[in-house]
Amino acid sequence: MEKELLRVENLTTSFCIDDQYYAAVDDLSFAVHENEIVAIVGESGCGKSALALSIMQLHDKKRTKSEGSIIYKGTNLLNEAESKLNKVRGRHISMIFQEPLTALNPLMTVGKQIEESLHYHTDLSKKQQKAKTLTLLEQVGIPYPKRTYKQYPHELSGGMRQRVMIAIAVACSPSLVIADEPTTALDVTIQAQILDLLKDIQQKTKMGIIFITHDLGVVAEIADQVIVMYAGQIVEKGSVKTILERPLHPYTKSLLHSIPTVKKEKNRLHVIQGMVPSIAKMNRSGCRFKERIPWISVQSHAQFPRLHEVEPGHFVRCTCYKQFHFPKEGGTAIR
Ligand SMILES: Nc1ncnc2c1ncn2[C@@H]1O[C@H](COP(=O)(O)OP(=O)(O)OP(=O)(O)O)[C@@H](O)[C@H]1O
Repeated sequence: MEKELLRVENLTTSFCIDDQYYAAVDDLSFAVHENEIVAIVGESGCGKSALALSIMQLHDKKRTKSEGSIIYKGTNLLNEAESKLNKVRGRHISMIFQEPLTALNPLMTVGKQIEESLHYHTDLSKKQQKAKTLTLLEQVGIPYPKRTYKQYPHELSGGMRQRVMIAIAVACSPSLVIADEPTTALDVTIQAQILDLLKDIQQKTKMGIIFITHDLGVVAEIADQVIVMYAGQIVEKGSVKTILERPLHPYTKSLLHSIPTVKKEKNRLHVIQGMVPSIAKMNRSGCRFKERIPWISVQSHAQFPRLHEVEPGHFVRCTCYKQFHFPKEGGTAIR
């Protein structure tokens, strides 16, 4: 087993809405090891980004509360002062955002933005920073590093901008990278190139990656471990093979059922009814997914489902997974 990099224990992050706190991340526990890619999967609003920003401690502290622990190298990041966190962010744990155009500074050249991180976190001289920046640009597949060094983000294509974001994220050789939907805004061929690039860097550096996505195709491509989130909770977790080949939670099964395949397109696709509930309106008693599988009897959802291990390394939060079935075609869940 590789060395553990990060351990999240009973993490709950709540946001203040109209003077009341509501949990968007609800009692989450998991670990990331060296050389491991952990995918966090779920629909929009499940709490994936809230989790990522909690690990980075980037939430507005006046309106956000995080409880539990986020253990990195033996210390709980939740107890660390901002000055210490600034030394961890970018140097030890870094982040790649979905939209590089909003994450990058539009007024600063690409080269200066990479050098800024090297300047803050390393003792390299100006000359060394420039040399390292050009090497990084080359490593992330920028065809003309010297030219791109002097360009502004808006002068680059979406794929090139994402490569620059990756160069910034890996500039100081972090041990952990959190990638929040890094390929969602890109077209499929560029998506595949960016995934290859991330995997390539990860294999060379042995860094751990938390990869946030709603796309199970991407999960199959990149992940070692998969965490499926629904309404702030982990509903299933296990190895990528287990989750894709032997999913048990009705939500995981529904996500997999809604992926188009040539065979399925002849029939109609499964549509998961309704939406992820908002944190302020969520019914937190019992199973949170019950409203979206109305054909399953209410008695099956009566107990509060706890995340339990059903086989080594495979955890499920459901009391009715053994009886779960999809309605026949034309039933309530098929549109
Ligand atoms: N700063 C905030 N204040 C109040 N509520 C928030 C805040 N940030 C997120 N939320 C709420 O927390 C829940 C989880 O949001 P989050 O952005 O983490 O979901 P997500 O799974 O990352 O979705 P997406 O894929 O669309 O980014 C949502 O109900 C969202 O409205």
